[in-house]
Amino acid sequence: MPMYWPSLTTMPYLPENAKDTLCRNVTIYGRCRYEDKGCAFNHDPSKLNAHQADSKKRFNVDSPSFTPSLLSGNGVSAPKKSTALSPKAVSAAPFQPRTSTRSNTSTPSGRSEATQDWTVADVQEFIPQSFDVVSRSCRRSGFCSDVVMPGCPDSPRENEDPQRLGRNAWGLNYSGQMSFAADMLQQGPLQGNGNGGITSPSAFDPFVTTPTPMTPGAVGPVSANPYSHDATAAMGGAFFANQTGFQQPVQYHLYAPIGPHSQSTLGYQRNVHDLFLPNEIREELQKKSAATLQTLPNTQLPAQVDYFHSLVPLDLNHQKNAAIFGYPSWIYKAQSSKDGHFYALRRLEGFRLTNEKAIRSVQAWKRVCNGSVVTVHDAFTSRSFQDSSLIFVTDYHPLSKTLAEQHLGAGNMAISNRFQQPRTNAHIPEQVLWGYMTQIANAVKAIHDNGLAARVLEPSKILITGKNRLRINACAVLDVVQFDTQRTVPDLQRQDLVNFGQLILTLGANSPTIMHNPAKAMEHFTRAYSPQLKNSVVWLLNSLQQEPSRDIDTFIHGISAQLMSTFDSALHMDDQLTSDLSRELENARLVRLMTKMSLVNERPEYDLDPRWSDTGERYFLKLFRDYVFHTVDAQGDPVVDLGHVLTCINKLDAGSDEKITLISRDEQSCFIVSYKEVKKALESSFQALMKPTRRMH
Ligand SMILES: Nc1ncnc2c1ncn2[C@@H]1O[C@H](COP(=O)(O)OP(=O)(O)OP(=O)(O)O)[C@@H](O)[C@H]1O
Repeated sequence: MPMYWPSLTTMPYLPENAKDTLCRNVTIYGRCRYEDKGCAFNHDPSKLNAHQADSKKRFNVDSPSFTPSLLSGNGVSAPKKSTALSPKAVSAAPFQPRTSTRSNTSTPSGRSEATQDWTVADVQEFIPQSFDVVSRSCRRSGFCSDVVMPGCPDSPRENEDPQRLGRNAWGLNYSGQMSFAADMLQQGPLQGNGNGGITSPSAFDPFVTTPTPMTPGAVGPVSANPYSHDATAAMGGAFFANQTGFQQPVQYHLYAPIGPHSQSTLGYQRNVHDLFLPNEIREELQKKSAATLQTLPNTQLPAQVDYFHSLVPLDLNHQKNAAIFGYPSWIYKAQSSKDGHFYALRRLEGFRLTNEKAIRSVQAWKRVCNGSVVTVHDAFTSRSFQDSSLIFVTDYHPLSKTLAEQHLGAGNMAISNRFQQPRTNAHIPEQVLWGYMTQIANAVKAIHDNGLAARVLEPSKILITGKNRLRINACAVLDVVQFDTQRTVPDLQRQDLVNFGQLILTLGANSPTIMHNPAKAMEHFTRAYSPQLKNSVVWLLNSLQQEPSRDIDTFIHGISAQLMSTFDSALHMDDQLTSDLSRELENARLVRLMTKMSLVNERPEYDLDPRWSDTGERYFLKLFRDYVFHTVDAQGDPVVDLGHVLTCINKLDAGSDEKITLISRDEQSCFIVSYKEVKKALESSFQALMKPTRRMH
C-alpha cells in the first residue's frame, strides 16, 4: 500500500486542526517520509497527547453544556471505530459522556484520534452509538477493516462475521432477500441540521413531537426544496419537469413498503422484485406496447386511408360473415397522422352511403364516454380499398379478445397463436358472470342516457381488454347502416335489454348455438347458476312483453347488491395497482439521473482535454461513478449490489449532506465530498454540456 499523502493538491479538504492531528503515516509506518516535505500533520505523538489532555479538560463530564446526542460540533455523529470493535467493550463501564469530536470520521484527524484510542488500555468506556452517518468509501470495500460504510453491505457492522452475512450478487442474501434494505431502514430519514451536518436518528427523541415534512404546514427541513435548485435551469423543462410548488422531503427517496405484503419476510427484508413492477403486469404492458407498435411490411393493404397509415389487420380469419351488420366487416389497427395515436378502423366492405344524415349520427356516439364502451371517434367513407367502404374509427385496445373468442371458441386456432392460450371450454364462474353483467349494464345505461341504443350486444362484439374487463364494441355501426329503420329509440332500447339477456344466457350455457333452443339453454343455465342470476336473465328476456315498460335503471336497481360487490373488486384492483405503481416511484428519477451522469462522464470528444475530464468537478464525478458502480471486494472481485447503487443514486438525487470519500483508481488521491456537492457538480457539468461554447469558462 502506498504511503498516505494527505496534502496532495487534488485533495480539497485539509482539516483546520491538521497540526493537532497525528499523521496517519506515523500511525501505520512509525514515521512519515513527507514530514519535512510539507506534510501538514503532527508527527510528534507526545505533543498531541498534551493537547488532547488539554481538550479533555475543556470537555468533560463537568461541562455544563454537554448534550448526550453523540453529535460532534458540526452536527455529524461521532465515529464509532474502535469502541465498537474492541473486545473490552463487552465488559465496558456504564455510559459516561465524554469528549465529543469536532471533525467527521472521514478526515485524517479522525483516524489519528482513533489511533490514540486504539490501544486496549485506553478503552475505558463503552459509548453506545448508532451507525456512522458519515460514510467512507474504500474501493476494496469488501469487509474493509477501517471503513464503515452504511449502505455498503460488505462493511463490517457490530462485530458481524462477514461470512455469516452470506451475500451473493445483487446484494441478496442466501434466503433471497435484498441486503440493503436493512441499511436503508436503519439510516432512517436524513435531515439537514442547518449546519451543513446531518442529524442522525440517534438524536431522535420519542417524547418530542417535531413537525414531520408530511405534516401540513410543517417547516424546517422541508422549507427549502432540496431539488428545486436545478429543476428547470439544469435540464430544461423538457428533460426534467419543473418541480416548483411541490416540496418533496428527502425521506421520499426511500422506497416505502406499501401493501399488500408478503408474510414470509421479516420487516426489514426486501426481495429485489419488491422494488419493481410485478412481472406479470410488466410483461402484459410490454406485450401490449409491442402489439401497438407492430407493423406489417409488404402488405397489400393501402398505405393511406384518409388520415391513417400503417394498417395492420386484427381479424383472426379470412371468412367474414355479414350476419351482424349486413356487410362483411374488417378490423385494422392504424396510426393517425393527425395526432400520432393508434386507432382501430372497422371497415364495412361494399357499403354505399345514400343518406348523408346517416353518417352524422356518429356525432352523438362521440359523446358517450364510458369505461365499458369502446369510444367511437369518427366515421367516413373511403375508396382506398378499391371499393366503396364505410370506415368507423374507434379506440384501439391492444391484445383484446372478444367474449366469443374467450368463451365460445370463435377463431380458436388463431387465438392460440395470438394470445398463446387457447380458450378453455370451462363454465364461467358465477362471480365472473355477475362482473360481466354489471359492466354491460354500466355501458347500456351510459348509451341509453345519451338517447341512443347499443343495437349490437353480441359475444363477438364485446371486447375483453384486461382481466374480466369488458367493453362494448362496434357501437354506432347499425345507426349508420340501418339509418332508415322504423323502430323508435325506446323500442330499440328495450331490444337492447332482450339482447343483453340472450348474451348472458349464451355465455352461461357456454355454446354459441344454444340460443337455437332457448328452453334447453335456460334449463342448462338454471342448473349452473343461482336463482338470483337466473331471475335477472329472465327479467331481461321478458323486457319487450311486460308492462309497465322496463328500462336499464330498473334493472340496475334490481342488481344493486352485485354492483356493490363489483365496485368493491374494482377498489381492490385500484389498491393493488396503486401499490404496484409505487414500486416504480423512483425509477424515472433514477434513470434520468443515471442518464445525466452517463452524459457527463468520460465523453470521448473531451478525452484529451484535461480541463474537461481530469480536473475539478468532472474528476470527482468520475470517481463517484466508480464509487457507485465499480466497487470491488477484498479479493478484487466486483461488488454487484443493487442496494448500494440505489442508495447512492437516491442520496445523490436528494443532495444529502452525507459525506463520502472518493479514492482515485491508483489510490494516490482522495476527495471527501458530500452528495450535495456531487449533485451540484453534476448539475454544473451538465449545464456546461448544454452550452458547449461556454463550457471552458
Ligand atoms: N377496438 C379494437 N381494438 C383492438 N382489437 C379489436 C378492436 N375491435 C376488434 N378487435 C379485435 O379484432 C378481432 C376481430 O373483431 P371483430 O369485431 O371483427 O370480430 P369477429 O370475431 O371477426 O366477428 P365477426 O366474424 O362477426 O366479424 C377480434 O379479435 C377483436 O379482439
